[in-house]
Amino acid sequence: MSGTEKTARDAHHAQEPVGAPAPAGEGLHARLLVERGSFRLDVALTAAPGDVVALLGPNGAGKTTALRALAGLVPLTDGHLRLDGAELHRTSPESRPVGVVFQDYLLFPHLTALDNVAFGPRCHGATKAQARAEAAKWLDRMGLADHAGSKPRKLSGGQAQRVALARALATHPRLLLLDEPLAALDARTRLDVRAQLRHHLAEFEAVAVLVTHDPLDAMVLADHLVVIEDGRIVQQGSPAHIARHPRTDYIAHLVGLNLYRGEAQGHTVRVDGGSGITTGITTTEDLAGPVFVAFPPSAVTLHRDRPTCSSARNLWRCEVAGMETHGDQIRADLTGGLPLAADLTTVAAAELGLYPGAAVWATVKATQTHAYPA
Ligand SMILES: Nc1ncnc2c1ncn2[C@@H]1O[C@H](COP(=O)(O)OP(=O)(O)OP(=O)(O)O)[C@@H](O)[C@H]1O
Repeated sequence: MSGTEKTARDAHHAQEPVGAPAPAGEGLHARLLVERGSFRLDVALTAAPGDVVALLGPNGAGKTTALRALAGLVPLTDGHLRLDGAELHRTSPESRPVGVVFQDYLLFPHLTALDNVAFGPRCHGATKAQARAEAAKWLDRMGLADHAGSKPRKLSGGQAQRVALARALATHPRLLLLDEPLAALDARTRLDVRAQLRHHLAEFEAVAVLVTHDPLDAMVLADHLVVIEDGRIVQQGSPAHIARHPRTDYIAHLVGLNLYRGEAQGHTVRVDGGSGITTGITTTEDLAGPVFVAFPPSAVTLHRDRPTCSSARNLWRCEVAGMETHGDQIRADLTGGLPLAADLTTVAAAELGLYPGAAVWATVKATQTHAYPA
């Protein structure tokens, strides 16, 4: 898929939060219903060829279960799984046109990189010579031709990840599944490998589904995010749309926003400020009915004394509940008039003499808030 097509689709997704409709018969059409003890997964996924879908969610949300159900490693309790018009859930896992890259790559330690990659085509019926020729081609594409004879223990984390990806792609899958593809890498390697993986996924012509905890991986690698909490989809759409319009606390926290749900009347949104006390947030949007209001912690200004000449329309009396370093900033968690997170520099925190329990006034300009229908 070309960059232009992806950009055009991003723009489309930004306006269309329920994205990724796949043309009938093509791509992935799945409704995954899986019961595992008391846990129940129920998610519907559709993706067109060329789409990269990221399943994002907290621990235990069901992401891996969904991926394993797509791979055929966990049976569906109910639902369906169609890929390019074929019913996959009636096909054994090994004969599905599905490639899987596991979190720890699962490379065979006694085989060379070439034979690890050749293993994929071999399992799909290629002769040894055909499989090795195919493997050599893929290693070359991954920039690993010089490492064809290396055993996995001689490979760096990033190289091992590419061998695992080459092994999955060498079978020409119509569905590529990646389970936390960057989780095993250190922060520095991760940056490079993320960029390479993005490149390979952009060239991949079938459907790719990846599971990640990391919002940055999801935002960089995927065209379409599916956020799963407690076995259900709570939100889906383009990364840009979700970052700007979070609909749950988990997503708001991921993208670093304060998020409130309330009732709009013109430029005022009435929200629960905690302990059942209602407070108003002034916004620039003129809305009516149930809405979300979001603003970043950097939009909050803190004062020890009630400000008398602030132009900010929003003012709350709060108390510092906790403080922690956040990058090169201090993030203060506040309770009181409105529970919120505020970012400030270390110098500002020292000048304000902040400490847990300190009373502060928090101001937020209406122009820094963003309200949207719930
Ligand atoms: N083999 C199993 N038998 C029964 N329940 C299971 C099994 N594996 C996972 N579960 C349960 O299924 C639920 C979803 O787990 P899953 O691993 O799919 O979540 P996840 O979103 O991938 O979490 P994580 O990010 O921690 O890997 C959890 O409640 C888990 O306890």
